[in-house]
Amino acid sequence: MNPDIKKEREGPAFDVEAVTNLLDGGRDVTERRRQLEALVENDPEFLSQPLSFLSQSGRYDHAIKRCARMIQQIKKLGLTDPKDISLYKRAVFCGRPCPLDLHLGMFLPMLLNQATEDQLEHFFLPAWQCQIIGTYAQTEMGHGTFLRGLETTALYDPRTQEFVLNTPTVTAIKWWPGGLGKTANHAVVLAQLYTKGTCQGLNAFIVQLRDLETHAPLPGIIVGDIGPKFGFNDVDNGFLKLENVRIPRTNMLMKFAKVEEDGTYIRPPSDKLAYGTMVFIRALIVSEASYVLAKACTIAIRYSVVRRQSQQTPGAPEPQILDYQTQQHKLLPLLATTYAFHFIGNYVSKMYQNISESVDAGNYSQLNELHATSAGLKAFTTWIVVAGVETCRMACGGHGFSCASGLPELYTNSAPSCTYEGENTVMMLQTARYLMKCVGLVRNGILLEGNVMYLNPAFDNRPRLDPQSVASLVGAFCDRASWMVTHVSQGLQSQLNCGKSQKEAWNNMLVELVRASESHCHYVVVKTFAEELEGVQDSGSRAILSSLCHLYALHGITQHSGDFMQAGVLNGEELEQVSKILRTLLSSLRRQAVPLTDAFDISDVQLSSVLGRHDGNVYNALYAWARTAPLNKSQVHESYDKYMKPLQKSKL
Ligand SMILES: CCCCCCC/C=C/C(=O)SCCNC(=O)CCNC(=O)[C@H](O)C(C)(C)COP(=O)(O)OP(=O)(O)OC[C@H]1O[C@@H](n2cnc3c(N)ncnc32)[C@H](O)[C@@H]1OP(=O)(O)O
Ligand SMILES: Cc1cc2nc3c(=O)[nH]c(=O)nc-3n(C[C@H](O)[C@H](O)[C@H](O)COP(=O)(O)OP(=O)(O)OC[C@H]3O[C@@H](n4cnc5c(N)ncnc54)[C@H](O)[C@@H]3O)c2cc1C
Repeated sequence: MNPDIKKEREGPAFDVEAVTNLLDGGRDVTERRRQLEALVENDPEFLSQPLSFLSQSGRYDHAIKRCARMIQQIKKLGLTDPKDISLYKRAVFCGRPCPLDLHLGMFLPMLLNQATEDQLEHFFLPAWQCQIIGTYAQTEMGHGTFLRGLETTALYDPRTQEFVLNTPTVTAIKWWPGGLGKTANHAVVLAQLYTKGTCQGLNAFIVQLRDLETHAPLPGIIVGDIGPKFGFNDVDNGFLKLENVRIPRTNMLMKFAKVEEDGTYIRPPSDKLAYGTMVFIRALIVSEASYVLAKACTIAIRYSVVRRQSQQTPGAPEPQILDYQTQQHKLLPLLATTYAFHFIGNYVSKMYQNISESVDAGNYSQLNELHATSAGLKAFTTWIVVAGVETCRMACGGHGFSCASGLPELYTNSAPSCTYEGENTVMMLQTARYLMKCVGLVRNGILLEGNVMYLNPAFDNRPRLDPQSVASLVGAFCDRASWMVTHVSQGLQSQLNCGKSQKEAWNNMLVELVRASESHCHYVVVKTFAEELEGVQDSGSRAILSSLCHLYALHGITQHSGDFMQAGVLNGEELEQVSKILRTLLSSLRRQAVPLTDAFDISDVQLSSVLGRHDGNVYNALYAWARTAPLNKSQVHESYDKYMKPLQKSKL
């Protein structure tokens, strides 16, 4: 083991295993996770060369091979608990996307959430057994955000009791669905339903795309891969053109909305129920966000204690780069953010579970709050995680730019999370819409509960900020959110008072509306982090997590100091005090950085990074990695004889 990283692990101020157990949700969960990871890491069928050495086709082939092996093993091991399956899948793909993500993550949940009993009977088992492999085909070339603008049509023909599906224009072509290009043989297609001459809006239809024996596209189905992307190239994101494709009436998912045999349309209790699976995935994205940032922080922090660079004192050894305050300022707040996002991920998962149970019981009253919260936190966490991965990459200097670091791959695979499942700006504006409605309720004398209580009148007037107190810092984030949400609603009102239409006023305030939503989400994250600490039994874990919560809050204030000063929450002198305490915390947490990343318990296989190796032996591993790179298969590349040699001989 590299002596520097060995020293970093001597005498942590807390019990690393206890924090690992806490992050996992208990010692038994840690044991189970490690057991499942070992099954993968000891399975020779899952051994592979570095993915960055493969072509797009090679990567897809590699991914499909792992999918097939994973499904076989899940059956053979008798894994039925969704948590086990999720942990096993994460171990197989090391957190990378895979061609079956949409089948497992959206197609199956659509069946479970939107299919009738008969439809479940017909489709679910074959889909669970992967005879049917599905995707979620909603986005079109011309529309991803504006769902009511989708152009694909499903015309009901009562004579044959079938729907006829078409993508009538080039912009109607389904574009992006994961697994659509080469993997899926079915899709849930979102289309505008027409029956009895009336458009009844978006509904979900199960469409078979390919022959179950030959996998060839069926008549009227033109399908393929959309080509290489910025990343995410293990997945065959595809396109789908539909030309008069006929499906039985019973292929429309009819748990909520219905089309009767004569074409009569029965409206659903809420037209947003059809959007339910997107909310599920947004909540899942929030719960996954922390894992991405945990990997990036582990790589960058481990590398930062083995990398020595420059000379502070002539003749003295070069310092570890984590000793530089700037390196600590880049990485330690991100480490604190990783822990903060772990807890907010748990929070959103619980919220989704509770409200879904209410919806199943026919109570739709909290759908809006779940949508607003999951949409806002999905945007808030993914924006910060993706930017954080890039900060970690840059903090590793030149080797951070090498695929050997694992950071470019982590960035390009996580970057689309800011776009898919609801483009982040649009999601923040959905949260803003909810917050503005809450302000309206308060104006009508209604008292609010939960995370928006700060909008109630005379929400307690707080003493001046005490930057040493986490509770006081949470209060500061609360006051910032209250001021920003109230301020933007006043801005909207003044636009209306000047005669602007609702649409114009709204558009003129979009930037402020997004900022207000971000401040609301930031408050919810800080508040949740602080509340979670109260439940931590182990005193050492509670102490270190409190320091991380303190750092997260202080850093948030310094990063958004303008908001806090505009809101009157703190003044220049108090801001200086906050920065001073932050710097002190950076220095004290520096010694705990490696143990705090070890607590994530991410194996070298999962991490897929030469720079983030647990043993810190980076340089020999980097040299060995480069020696096996494809371009080094021959000492003289074939292009030399083809092009350079003739050029050199040509005596120009
Ligand atoms: C770890 C997982 C790996 C995943 C791999 C990647 C998989 C990626 C898959 C995809 O990308 S699937 C496609 C995702 N696409 C989207 O998310 C589309 C985003 N757009 C929308 O959701 C909607 O268009 C919109 C922006 C919400 C607007 O919808 P609409 O125009 O119908 O509504 P409005 O007129 O704006 O009214 C809003 C109204 O409706 C309520 N509402 C909107 N959505 C929901 C919802 N999902 N659930 C509940 N309620 C919803 C909203 O609160 C407003 O209510 P009121 O204010 O009117 O009360
Ligand atoms: C890797 C990846 C995987 C995907 N997988 C799937 C999948 O499996 N199934 C599927 O159906 N789709 C999938 N998608 C598509 C994805 O859901 C859409 O790309 C996403 O919903 C954004 O829509 P868009 O691409 O039309 O962007 P647009 O909405 O065109 O966004 C472009 C810009 O316009 C702005 N904008 C748009 N509307 C508004 C507004 N009302 N107010 C303010 N600004 C606005 C946005 O903020 C953004 O800056 C995937 C996309 C990617 C990148």
